[in-house]
Amino acid sequence: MKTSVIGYPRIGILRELKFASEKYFRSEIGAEELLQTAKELRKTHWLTQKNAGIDYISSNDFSHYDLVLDTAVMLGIIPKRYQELQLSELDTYFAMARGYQGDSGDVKALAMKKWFNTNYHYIVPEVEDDTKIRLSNDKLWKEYEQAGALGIETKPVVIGAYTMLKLCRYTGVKNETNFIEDMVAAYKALLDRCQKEAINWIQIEEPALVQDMTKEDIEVFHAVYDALLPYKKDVHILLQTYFGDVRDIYEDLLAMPFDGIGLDFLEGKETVALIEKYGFAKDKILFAGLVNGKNIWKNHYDKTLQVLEGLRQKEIQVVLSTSCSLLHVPYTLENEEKLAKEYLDHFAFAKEKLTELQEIGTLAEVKNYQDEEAYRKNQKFFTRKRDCDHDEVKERLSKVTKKDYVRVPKRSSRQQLQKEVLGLGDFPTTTIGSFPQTKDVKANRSAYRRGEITRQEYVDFNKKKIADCVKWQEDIGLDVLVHGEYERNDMVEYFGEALGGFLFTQKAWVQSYGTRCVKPPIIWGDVYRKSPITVEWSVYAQSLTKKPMKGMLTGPVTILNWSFPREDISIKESISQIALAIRDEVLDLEENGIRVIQIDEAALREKLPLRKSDWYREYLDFAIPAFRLTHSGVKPETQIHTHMCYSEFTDIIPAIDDMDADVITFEASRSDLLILDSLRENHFETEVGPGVYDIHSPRVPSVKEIVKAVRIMLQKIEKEKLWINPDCGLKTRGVAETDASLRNMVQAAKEIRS
Ligand SMILES: Nc1nc2c(c(=O)[nH]1)N[C@@H](CNc1ccc(C(=O)N[C@@H](CCC(=O)N[C@@H](CCC(=O)N[C@@H](CCC(=O)O)C(=O)O)C(=O)O)C(=O)O)cc1)CN2
Ligand code: MET
Ligand SMILES: [Zn+2]
Repeated sequence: MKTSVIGYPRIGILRELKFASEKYFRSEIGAEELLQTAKELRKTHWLTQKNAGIDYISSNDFSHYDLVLDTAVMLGIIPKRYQELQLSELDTYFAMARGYQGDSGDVKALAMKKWFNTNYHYIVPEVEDDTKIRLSNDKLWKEYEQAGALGIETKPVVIGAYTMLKLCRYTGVKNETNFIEDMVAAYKALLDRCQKEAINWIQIEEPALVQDMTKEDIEVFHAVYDALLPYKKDVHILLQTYFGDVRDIYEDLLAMPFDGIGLDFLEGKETVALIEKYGFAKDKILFAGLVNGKNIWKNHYDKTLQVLEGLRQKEIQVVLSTSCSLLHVPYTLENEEKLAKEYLDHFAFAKEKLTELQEIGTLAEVKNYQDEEAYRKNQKFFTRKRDCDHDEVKERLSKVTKKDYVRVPKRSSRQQLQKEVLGLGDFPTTTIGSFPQTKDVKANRSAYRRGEITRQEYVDFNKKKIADCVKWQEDIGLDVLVHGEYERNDMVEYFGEALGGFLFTQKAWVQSYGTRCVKPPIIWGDVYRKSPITVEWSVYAQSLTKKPMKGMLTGPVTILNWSFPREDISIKESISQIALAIRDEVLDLEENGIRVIQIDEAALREKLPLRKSDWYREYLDFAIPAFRLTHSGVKPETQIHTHMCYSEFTDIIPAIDDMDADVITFEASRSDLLILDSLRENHFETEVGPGVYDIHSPRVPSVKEIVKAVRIMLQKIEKEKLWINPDCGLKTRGVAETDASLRNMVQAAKEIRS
């Protein structure tokens, strides 16, 4: 059976692309050196796949920042303000991704959004009324040729017209339907060029098909492909979907002249049922996404082979594929020197998944595959007992009652009390938690990790940073202070390292956006708190000031969503276990004199199921109670904050209010004033701090700008309920811009008060 990979990671096993790009941004290397690094990475990635025996290897899955941005640039979707900078092609591209401030001008970056239900972010293309969509560069063919020169025939990948039309932001009066025609013409030109280059297969990715589709959406899809498909000649088109099933358009797809259709059998809950019900097309190849592109557990060959056997009985032509791009998993287990073999045996990262594809593909063609060595070896890992139980957690969870999910007294009676006890006036100012993770902070941690300094030295350094940070905030005049999170590598990995039941890795980086990566910890077993985690830091920070010091925790939903979850128990059960551990930490902070505690649920909105029908039953019905479980035990006067960096929750406002936090801070960038309207309409009770400036950019907001933003907020939010804060943590920012921005923010708050 042939095998296919949708896409491969690109940041580099040792994050070579990240470091080269950041050097380029600091002008420490030139474009040539950066491009050379990129070229070598592509070569390595293709050869790795080739050597693993993969048949359909992607090209053009490489990106210097993001594939949606690449596709936008390919289609000529470059807003005028970036063209006017008159920079090189590469620098125009980076200006769109990161903003530009320099000799040629001053422009903000394009918006960044979550890529479906992942922790990867894409750049939102902006289409202006006079944008001329047309094929505008040849990156796709250059990369195809580079692979060709290495003797590798690849399938170039490109994001499809339908998904692009859905993801673009339209800044004028026109909307997606006004651009269908130009879009089709551009993709025709693309097919034309593929034809000229005698490209055999092209992978057109349409993940937007796995979301709920309206009648109008279906019409847009048809308008695009009914025009495009008759135009194709020899080049084969693989219509690739992922992250769910295509229930709203499956029958249509079968009837359309695609040569291959890629379906996700893992997140696509209904994929198998759709095939059962409607069959598959005799003239098409099914690219069956059965090797998980998102999680890191070994594939259970037996299960996969049974699905393949079912497809074989239906006489469907099958290519075995990953369920989505491998971008979302780390490169390889080979560099994990600290995890015992007993653990590593259970995992497969990107490179190991290539072996899985190859082995399963081979087994699928053997009649008695149960007798094969590869099968038997794999079966062993799924029959032997993993050492992952912690019975006390299970027992404790079984004793949780309804009452444990309810905080008393009700919020409306807590809010006034808290104001008095904490001595807060109107428009309190605060920050989201982290302060700049400067070089010295990372170097200190790195030295400690390498054993070059003692634990005491590590702690002393961080305490000094905390003391400086407290002084800094008092000097700026903020009302509710934070300790700065200097002791944390990442808000999730840090808790993963501290909690029982988690494993963590050394080099298992996954790209989150641009050059930024995370190392998601792995949930191996039942989760429990071994001992207090943050108390020492928070208590120390509080001892330095009379102002309230916010304790800072990550919530259970976010810890789970930004980790690699177990597959042997439900998400609900894992989240509940984590909630109990965080609950203990909350109560310990309170017991030790911390009066304000923030429990971040940055990823709550991100993992909201892609289909509305699943929102409550499969997610909110347990995610929201899990959050309540973390804080229901505190005293009425203890103020609970939460934070979400992605505020597109207009549709689930009652659920957010139901978390029963006292205060929520969130991102409220330019276009999000819509959320303020919905807050009002839904009688949102939680106090709110919609971010008054964007922390993803080094730009310093002026006092005037912030005052203006707050005034707009005041039209929608009662003044007793409004907090003033940036829209997310400051860890990626520099010291100088942080200082200037926060001083302007505090000044703006003063002006608003008077
Ligand atoms: N998990 C998670 N997801 C999230 C966010 C988040 O904060 N966490 N925020 C949103 C945006 N996403 C983000 C993702 C990553 C970063 C980020 O800053 N990542 C850092 C890495 C952070 C980290 O883990 N740092 C480690 C390792 C640092 C490092 O590279 N050390 C060097 C040595 C450095 C030295 O000696 O000076 C090494 O190990 O080789 C640490 O501080 O300990 C980066 O890519 O640069 C920011 C935002 C949404 N998703
Ligand atoms: N407390 C965290 C911080 O300030 C919340 C970040 S949300 C990605 O960094
Ligand atoms: Zn945030």
